[in-house]
Formats: sequence, C-alpha cells, structure tokens
Amino acid sequence: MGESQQKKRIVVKIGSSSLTSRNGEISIRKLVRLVDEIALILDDGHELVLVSSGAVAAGYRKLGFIERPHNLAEKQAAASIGQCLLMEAYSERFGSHGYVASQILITRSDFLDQKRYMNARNTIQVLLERGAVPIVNENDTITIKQLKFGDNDTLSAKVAGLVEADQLVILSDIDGLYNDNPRTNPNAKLIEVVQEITPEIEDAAGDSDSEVGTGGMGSKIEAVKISLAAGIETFIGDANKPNILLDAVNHRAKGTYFKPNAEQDDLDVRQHWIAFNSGTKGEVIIDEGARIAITEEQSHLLPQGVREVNGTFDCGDVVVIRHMNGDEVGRGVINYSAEQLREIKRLKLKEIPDHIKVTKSEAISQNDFVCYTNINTPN
Ligand SMILES: Nc1ncnc2c1ncn2[C@@H]1O[C@H](COP(=O)(O)OP(=O)(O)O)[C@@H](O)[C@H]1O
Ligand SMILES: N[C@@H](CCC(=O)OP(=O)(O)O)C(=O)O
Repeated sequence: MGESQQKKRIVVKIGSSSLTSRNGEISIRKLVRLVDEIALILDDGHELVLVSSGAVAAGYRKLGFIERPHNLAEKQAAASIGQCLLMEAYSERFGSHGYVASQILITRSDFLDQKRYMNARNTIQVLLERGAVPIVNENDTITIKQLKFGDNDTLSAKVAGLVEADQLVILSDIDGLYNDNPRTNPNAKLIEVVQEITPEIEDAAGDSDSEVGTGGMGSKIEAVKISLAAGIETFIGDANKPNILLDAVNHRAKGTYFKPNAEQDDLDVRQHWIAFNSGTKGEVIIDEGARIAITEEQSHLLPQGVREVNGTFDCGDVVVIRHMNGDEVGRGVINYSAEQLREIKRLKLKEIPDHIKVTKSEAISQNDFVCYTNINTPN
C-alpha cells in the first residue's frame, strides 16, 4: 500500500471533453495518459471502477460523419462502433500495465430493477476482487431517449453508490466548480470545498461550452447531490493536470472537494437501492403515532397508522411515506397493493379481513424503510 495507507474503492469518471481532441475525435494520447495515471492508483493497492464517455466521439468519423452527430439514432450508431474502439484502446493500454479491462454497459432502467441492480453489483464485486478494471458506459445503442442518462455524470454517481465507493472522482476539462462559468466570466473563482449543495451553487453551475461535453457543470452538481446523499466524498478536477488522480485520492489536487454529512447513517445495500434507485409508485399518508413508531422507535409501519393511500401500486413496490401535515417521512417497500391498503387503513392487525391476509401483515417492515433524515436528499 502506498502513501495513502488505506485501501480505497474509487470510481473515476472521465468525460468526453477529456478524451477528445479539438475537433471532437477521440484522442488516444489523452486516453493513454489517463490509463497510465489509473495504473498508479491500482499499483498503490486501490480498487477502481472507471466510468468512461467517448463512444460517440470514437465512432462518428468511421461512419462518415464529418462532425459529431446530434440526431439520436446517428449518435447511437456512432456509439456502437466507438464503444468497441474505445474498449480496444483501454484493453491494450491497461494490458501493458498488467491489468485486465472489462466492459459494463448500463441503462437507467437497470438501476430501477432490484434484481438487475444486485446482479450488476455482484459482477463488479467479482471483477474488483480479481484485480480487473470495470469500465462502465451507458448502453447508448439501445437506450431510448426517455430512459437515457445522456451525460455520464449521473451514471458515475449511481455507480459509486452501487459499488459503495469511498470516493468519486469526476475528471473534466476544467479544474473544478467556479462561482460562475469561467469560460464566460474571467473573474469567476474556484470553490475548493463544498459542504452543502446550496441554491447558489446550483445557479453557478452552467451548461457545457464544448462541442462534445453533454451536461456541463450543471449535470455534475446533480451527480454530486446523488453521491453525497449516499455518503460518498466527491472531487471534481482537471483531467489534463499531471498526477491528478493520485493527488485527488490523497486530497492534495487542485479542484473542488465535496464533503458528505459525517453524521449520516450507513444504509445497507437494499436500503440504498430503496433510497436512490427504486423509483416510487404511490403515496401512503400516515398519522403522528405511525411517524414516531417508524422513525424513532424502529418499529414497522402498521395499517393502523395509515390514513390515506394515493395512486396505484402493487405489493413489493416502493412508495413514498408522507405525514398528514404534508412532510415526506421516507420511502419503503409496501406489503399490500393500494387497493388492499385502502380497505384496511386504520385497522388493527387482528381486524384485517381474511381475504386480505398477506405473509407480512405490517404495511412496511422496518428493514424495508428508509427515513429521509438518514440521507441528505434522495433523488
Ligand atoms: N460554474 C462553473 N464552473 C466550472 N465550469 C462550468 C461552470 N458552469 C459551466 N461550466 C462549464 O462546464 C464544462 C464542463 O462540463 P462538460 O463540458 O460537460 O465536460 P465533461 O465532458 O467532462 O462532462 C466546463 O468546461 C465549463 O464550460
Ligand atoms: N455515453 C456517451 C457519453 C455522453 C457524454 O458525452 O457524457 P459527458 O462526457 O459526461 O458529457 C458516449 O460514450 O459517447
């Protein structure tokens, strides 16, 4: 183990702008330099998952386009060629350092489904245990517009949560978050440490000015909200600075460090999925007694404390739990359908009619519940 002593699990996101030359084509020189830096981290004993953009950039010229296409189908076609070329370049360079690269293509819907989520997690776990370097990108060629991450910033934050990373490092063409877009305001100042994403920070983070970057600083801040909510410290810095990765891991790189709330509770993997990835189907409105039971007394949510049921859901779906006063309390996996719960709301367990008896009679079990005070901001 090197200077940082403790083995860390790091997710590194490399944006399109950091892998391309001025004309938007993939730059093998830039890719090679970054792989060489990653090898130093691996040599130091850390585990690393790489989230790499660049498939469209690597492929569009081979399809005869003179510039990066804007039409979705054309970008998807370009990505299907570019992804292979990208992986070929990564495999070759990682191989020269004695490391094996693996490809993982993910869509937004993979995060919504708990089984697919766990599968992805288990696969990456094996790869990391065996010393391989998982390289993740969005599955561009098959993802429909409505389910697209679009930029890879959000994907990297979700991956960091998936693998329970110690640190997320987002490398870009800029050395961090400024208090205004430095490309248009020469007086903008770098913000070195962020403890909380305030509305001022969200306002400062603008779009991308490059031809190849997708989300700009705005999508990076959205991503940071997800990683901080999951308790993962995050860094944004300039991919072009020598030793940026090793320095970021050792907290001495120039850039912006985002600190998670130290008092946050640790969520287990199922609670993490419920909090950040599941998506919710409907709402269960509860009274004060039920709120105290589930948030302060570590008890189950019983049908007795349910006042209203909004929307449609089935047993096993994740629902929002809201207090009668309108405040959101948390979310959890529901043991009844909306129809069943409407029929048994406010009833004691022994009063539940036989035709509605289910295996777990509580509405939401304590270990299937995530309280919003235990996380910063769920997405
Ligand atoms: N407040 C800000 N601080 C830093 N960069 C900003 C800010 N607002 C907008 N930007 C823009 O965001 C760009 C980085 O995002 P992007 O081009 O999407 O890169 P990537 O391809 O690495 O995701 C910067 O180069 C800059 O033009
Ligand atoms: N999945 C796309 C990446 C999209 C993109 O450009 O993302 P980003 O680099 O975060 O602005 C690709 O590989 O081309």
